[in-house]
Amino acid sequence: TQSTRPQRLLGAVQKNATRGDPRSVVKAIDEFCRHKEWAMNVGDEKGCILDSVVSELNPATVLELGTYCGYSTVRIASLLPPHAKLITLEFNPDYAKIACQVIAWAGLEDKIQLVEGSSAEWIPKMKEHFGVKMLDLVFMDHWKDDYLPDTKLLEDCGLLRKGSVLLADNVICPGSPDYLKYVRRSPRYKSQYFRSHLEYTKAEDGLEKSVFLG
Ligand SMILES: COCc1ccccc1-c1cc(O)c2[nH]cnc(=O)c2c1
Ligand SMILES: [Mg+2]
Repeated sequence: TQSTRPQRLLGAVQKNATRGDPRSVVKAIDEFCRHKEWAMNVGDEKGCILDSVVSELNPATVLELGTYCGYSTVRIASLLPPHAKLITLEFNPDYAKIACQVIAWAGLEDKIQLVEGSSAEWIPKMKEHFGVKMLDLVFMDHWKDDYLPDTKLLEDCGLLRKGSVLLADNVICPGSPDYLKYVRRSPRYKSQYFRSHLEYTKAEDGLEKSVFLG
């Protein structure tokens, strides 16, 4: 039977990356996607912007919406302080199965909690089910139409505090215009656009960083 693209991406990690070395996992995926098959990881260019936001924030609790194959999950978790936690939600079971193995190859299982299900279902359960008090960083990289409703859900569930950061991928391509309008107009956010390119291409894309003001 035919393999899927995520399965081939995992194969590239297992072939070319060193077990327990997150940076080699990131590099193996970027090489695979640049030279073999494009895949919708945040990628190396936007990944550097992600790294700088994470490093500057030094977050204790991170929520990632949209795991896919675990590229950004590994990228973020490799930068977290010792007792910090990253919870990542993935709706697609096939993606979740691959991401779990990529995370294991990187040796980051202890920092990452991978949950299979929808953000709408799991955001309201963050506190009771994961013992999360507040989120320091939310990396939004799931489905563009869910960015705005999920942001409002995070607010309504009391998961954002003064200084919490929302970092959204693909605000230009595929684009999330309603989300951009909301965070840029709302007096409750200080928003900033980091111009970049769609992963592994020359097309414009970027990350929007929005600090919740409380
Ligand atoms: C399935 O579309 C793939 C695609 C095709 C053309 C342009 C952009 C994208 C794209 C790029 C991304 O970084 C993405 N990140 C998260 N969820 C996405 O659906 C997503 C889509
Ligand atoms: Mg993306």
